[in-house]
Amino acid sequence: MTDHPTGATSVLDRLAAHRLVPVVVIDDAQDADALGAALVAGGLPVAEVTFRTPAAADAIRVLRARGDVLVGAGTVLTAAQVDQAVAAGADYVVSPGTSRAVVERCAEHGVLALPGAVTATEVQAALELGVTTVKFFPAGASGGAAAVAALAAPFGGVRFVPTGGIGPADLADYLALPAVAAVGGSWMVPRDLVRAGGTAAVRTLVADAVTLATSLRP
Ligand SMILES: O=C(O)C(=O)C[C@H](O)[C@H](O)COP(=O)(O)O
Repeated sequence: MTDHPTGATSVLDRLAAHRLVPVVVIDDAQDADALGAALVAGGLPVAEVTFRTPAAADAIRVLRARGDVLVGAGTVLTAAQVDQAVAAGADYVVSPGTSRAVVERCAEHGVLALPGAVTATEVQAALELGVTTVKFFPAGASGGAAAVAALAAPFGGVRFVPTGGIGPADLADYLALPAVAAVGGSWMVPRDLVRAGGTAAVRTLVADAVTLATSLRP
């Protein structure tokens, strides 16, 4: 399956082709279909649904059922949550840190794991688990794009998905780095807007982010 004009097919290639990952905190799974429609209409059929609310698994299920959104599970802290995320149809799993249990359970399921790492030690630990793309989280609080560039120097084979404390004004610095596969953020899909059914506003935020990211392509 591909959802990008580049024809990218692997989950990681699809994420890299879109260059943006909307990080979703959803309170009611009934909002998920309209959110999916807004993402697709905005030109960014990608969603990382965080396991920060009880609605996460059901929202992932709804988005997956659409068939037109690349759906990830975020804030996955345990192997049991990996099982829940995969059962709901998540295409990939994201966690704030690097957990052997989470990464290994993802491998058992055959789904992409994007564990969090912001130091050389954490990146090296992820590499030892067979991971070559990490979520650089919390990006804003950990030195931002300069820190990603510094890590990319010794870890030439690693790609990063900076997330956390990132807004539109930060995109240029991150997307200029070849080591950055994509940039994640909740600014595209604010929780209160999703909860209020503000899908038109979400569509505009998403479309603006896509326009900006596209303008920054090398
Ligand atoms: O634990 C996880 O995997 C997370 O859910 C972390 C989130 O991706 C960030 O907290 C999003 O950061 P903002 O874009 O600043 O809202």
